[in-house]
Amino acid sequence: MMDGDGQAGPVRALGAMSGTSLDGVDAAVVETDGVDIVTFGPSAYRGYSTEERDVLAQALGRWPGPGLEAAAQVVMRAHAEVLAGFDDVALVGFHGQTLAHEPAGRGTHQLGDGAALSEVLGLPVVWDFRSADVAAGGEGAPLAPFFHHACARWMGAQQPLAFLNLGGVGNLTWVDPGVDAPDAPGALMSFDTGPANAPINDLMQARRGLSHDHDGAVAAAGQVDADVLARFLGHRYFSRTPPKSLDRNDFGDLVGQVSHLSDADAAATLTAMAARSVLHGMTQLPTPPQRLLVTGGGRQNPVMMALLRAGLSCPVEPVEAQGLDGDMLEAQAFAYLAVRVARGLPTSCAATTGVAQPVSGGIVSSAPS
Ligand SMILES: Nc1ncnc2c1ncn2[C@@H]1O[C@H](COP(=O)(O)OP(=O)(O)OP(=O)(O)O)[C@@H](O)[C@H]1O
Ligand SMILES: CC(=O)N[C@H]1[C@@H]2OC[C@@H](O2)[C@@H](O)[C@@H]1O[C@H](C)C(=O)O
Repeated sequence: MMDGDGQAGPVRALGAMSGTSLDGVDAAVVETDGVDIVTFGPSAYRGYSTEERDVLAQALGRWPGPGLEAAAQVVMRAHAEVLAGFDDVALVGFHGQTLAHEPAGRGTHQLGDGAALSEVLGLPVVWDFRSADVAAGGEGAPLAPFFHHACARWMGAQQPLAFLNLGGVGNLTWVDPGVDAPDAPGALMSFDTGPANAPINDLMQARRGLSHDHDGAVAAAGQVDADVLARFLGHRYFSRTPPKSLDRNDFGDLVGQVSHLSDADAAATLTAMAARSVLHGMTQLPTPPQRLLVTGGGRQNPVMMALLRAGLSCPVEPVEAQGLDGDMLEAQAFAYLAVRVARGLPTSCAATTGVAQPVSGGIVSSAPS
């Protein structure tokens, strides 16, 4: 198809993300030509039930199978349900659920079958966004940075700024909006900072049967264990030069490392780990950004946000301060990236994933007409 979607101008693309925190599927529309954002469209969320989350949690790390059928059904059902509620879209960007991410080893795998989803929805679906980058020697993550570049330009930003995603894992993107193309030298730098919400969620699940530490209330009542934190900050990941990426559980059993602490002290310590990982990451950026824009669920955690603000001299704001939607930015990213893939435009480069040459990563599956 011409430009992958039959059109040369802007199209309405629908992106869907099932993130590492295993809370649910975010879906959102972006109108774009794959370069500029024209406008943001409607969005929806489909949470996983406790039973579904358990099925997914048991599948984490187990790729390649066997025994992934139940988890695949959860992913496909949730996506089919939420994506069926959108009209008037030209194509879908389907991230899937990361089960394993080991770029230097067994590769990267996002559970979900884009060809089957294309048949269900009757729309072209772009999927498997990360494998081509890994096959070409890149980290395969993060991939949102090319979208962050477009967001910075959509905002009209003039100075270098940074986006921080606080999902299950944290990732940081430094953007110079004055550089026209995302794959041009000096436009971007990105990498995963460290664990963010995933260990906190795991702790809350194990200790209290809760999905997360709502508003950081448990952490707020605790004290950080300085020894545990210092040991964490000695992890070799922090001395690696970016680009670099993480799987959800690459830091091992962090909940086990706080097993001797009270619920409050354990939550405070895991929250400090997330924040200190980011503060370390900020020292690895090319220049100090003018502001740090925070997206993902962690921006709703006042304890984490206070730790970031206390450690940085630039303003730290939720992306909403600049007119963006921090619950949907990743889903929007995969809508935007889907259009880029369909049009043969790169989605990663040396500065974002370490891949030698820019890569346009993703499979395009077209529904039978
Ligand atoms: N009010 C809140 N207080 C504390 N934490 C919150 C709050 N709201 C959301 N979170 C945290 O944010 C998480 C969801 O974040 P998000 O949806 O950005 O993650 P994700 O997309 O699954 O992850 P990733 O970006 O790693 O793929 C929740 O699981 C929870 O830990
Ligand atoms: C392998 C994988 O799924 N990585 C996710 C995860 O969640 C946050 C961080 O780790 C980031 O590297 C990435 O997601 C975002 C959307 C990205 O690719 O930019």
